Amino acid sequence: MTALINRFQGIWIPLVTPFHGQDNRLDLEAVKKLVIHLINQGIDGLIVGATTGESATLTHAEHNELLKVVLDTVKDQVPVMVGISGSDTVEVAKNIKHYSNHFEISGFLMSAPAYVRPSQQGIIHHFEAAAAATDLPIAIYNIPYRTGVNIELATLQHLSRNPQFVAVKESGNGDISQLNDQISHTSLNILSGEDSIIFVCSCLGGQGAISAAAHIRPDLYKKMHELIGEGNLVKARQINDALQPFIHLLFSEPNPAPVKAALSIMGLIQDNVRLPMTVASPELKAKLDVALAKILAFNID
Ligand SMILES: O=C(O)C1=N[C@H](C(=O)O)C[C@H](O)C1
Repeated sequence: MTALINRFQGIWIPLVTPFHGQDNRLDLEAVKKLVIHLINQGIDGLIVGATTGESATLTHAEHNELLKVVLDTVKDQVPVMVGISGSDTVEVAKNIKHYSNHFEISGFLMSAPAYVRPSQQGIIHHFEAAAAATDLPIAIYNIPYRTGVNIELATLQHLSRNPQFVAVKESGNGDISQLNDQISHTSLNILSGEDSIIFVCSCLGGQGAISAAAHIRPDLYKKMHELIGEGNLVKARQINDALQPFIHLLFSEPNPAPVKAALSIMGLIQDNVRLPMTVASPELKAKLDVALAKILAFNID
């Protein structure tokens, strides 16, 4: 477990799922191309089937197929975790067991049950049932604006007594004081899941980010995080200042449509999403086109 805690830091990418054709089939060639591109850019890890991967519209068979292709392409160069969401504890534990038994993965990124709004005690039982179904590490994903429930500090402290829980991906509505408490008062690695405050999270002592925006120039996010660790805030802020307008555009329409549009401008994937997601608007694509050229050309030495 210690090995993954050490590895579960830096800049991780919740991989978009490329689709193609009129019927939005999985585009496995684009998956390979994108994964190789991201590894060459120095990413620290990948999540398959997170929110950004449109896991809500992937079938179980597709999720398996996608994971297999990603693992075959990655060839152990970076750790790969599986995104797990779901509101039925028994079903979630079953899925965790399945992926643990059938794939050489490094662990799971698991969110609280969505829509049902359980108590904190219910959240604890949910995560404990998942942990009991595997020997692999689990990173806890707190994203109240999607799930409808916040995972409170005391709940994280309780879960952290089990060494299988190694990290938190915190997207708590940009609540800096909650983020600070998690960093200061838990033993878990805390990674930002809120792209606009990655700089802040690293400054507070967080261990990095799981970021959709970092599909584009992950090297800059990595450099920014490293510079903060070295205490070079002036240079880190120059990168943050360059990234902020682009991050703002990427979240001006529902994720992952904008980042998919940007990746398609780069020629890495087709600009396809599955309903109910819709592709980025023409107005946004025009803005992305300009901003992308700028961010691709940005250099810091
Ligand atoms: O899928 C993820 O992981 C992320 N999801 C967030 C979202 O729900 O939109 C954004 C974050 O960058 C990563």
